[in-house]
Amino acid sequence: MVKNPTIAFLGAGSMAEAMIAGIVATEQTPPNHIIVTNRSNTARLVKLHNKYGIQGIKQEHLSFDKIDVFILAMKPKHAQAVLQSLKHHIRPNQLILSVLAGISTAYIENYLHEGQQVIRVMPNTSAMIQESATAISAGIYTTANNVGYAQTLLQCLGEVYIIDENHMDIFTGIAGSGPAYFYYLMEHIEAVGKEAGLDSEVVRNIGAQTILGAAKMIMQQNDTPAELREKVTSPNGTTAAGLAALKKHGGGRAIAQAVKDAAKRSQEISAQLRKETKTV
Ligand SMILES: NC(=O)C1=CN([C@@H]2O[C@H](COP(=O)(O)OP(=O)(O)OC[C@H]3O[C@@H](n4cnc5c(N)ncnc54)[C@H](O)[C@@H]3O)[C@@H](O)[C@H]2O)C=CC1
Ligand SMILES: O=C(O)[C@@H]1CCC=N1
Repeated sequence: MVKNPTIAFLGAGSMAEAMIAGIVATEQTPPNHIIVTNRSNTARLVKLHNKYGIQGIKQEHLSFDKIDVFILAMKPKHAQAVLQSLKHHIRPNQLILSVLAGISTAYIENYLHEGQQVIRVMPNTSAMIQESATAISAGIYTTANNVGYAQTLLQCLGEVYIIDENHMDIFTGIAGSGPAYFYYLMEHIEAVGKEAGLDSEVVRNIGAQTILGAAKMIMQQNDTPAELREKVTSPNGTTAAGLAALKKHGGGRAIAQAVKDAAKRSQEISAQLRKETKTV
């Protein structure tokens, strides 16, 4: 990878913004080396330019040959059209990072030039505050040097895990979609706290601090989640009553099913796109 590469995001939605925010905050890449583009929403590009100092450029004005790294950040359903058009503008040694859920490196390679360097990436929106859990899997043509570059770039968004691409769907179910499960949990905690008379902002902070503390305990102590849970749970105490309710109402099963169904959806997106490709 060249020194100070130029990075172009194709897609300017929530995930692109979270990654831009993380990269800019850590000064990993100068803002004038970051370009964001979308199909038509110029107001969004202006907003991102004003907020982060990066360049917002309409796709038709993008100088593709000056880009070192493309980050695909549109919805998976737009992948095929984007890849078909991208092929006319790029060279195999330009690195493609794709954050598209359910889209394999093989699918992307198939649309681009032989030898195209591709890395599949699964971040989450906590990239915005450098707390993402991000997985990467390299395609067959990608050099170790470029994997190293991607790892360094993405480390400014949080923790990076190099995983086998076969595990991308389950990783997506756990970490890509994961923040939403915790937000959902907190919405419910907040509602109950409010119902009991607590100020909603106060109860929101209490819930967040409780989750943050529990997460840090897991990261910083050697105990397993089950051991930590046992340490909170006094015989016949309040936690035992709370956990009994979770058991009775299928709390554990619900979480496990959420992860499985999100992973399954990632597989379905893959299968659907493969099918569409065969029928084209
Ligand atoms: N939101 C999340 O938490 C995560 C999202 N992802 C992946 O990131 C991708 C984007 O997701 P979001 O940002 O949530 O979606 P979004 O809907 O917020 O943003 C999609 C962006 O793509 C743009 N776009 C549409 N067609 C385009 C085209 N032909 N060329 C260039 N840009 C085009 C849209 O204008 C929009 O700016 C998806 O593929 C998703 O699977 C991955 C991990 C987490
Ligand atoms: O919901 C989605 O499909 C994307 C991928 C992971 C998180 N959000």
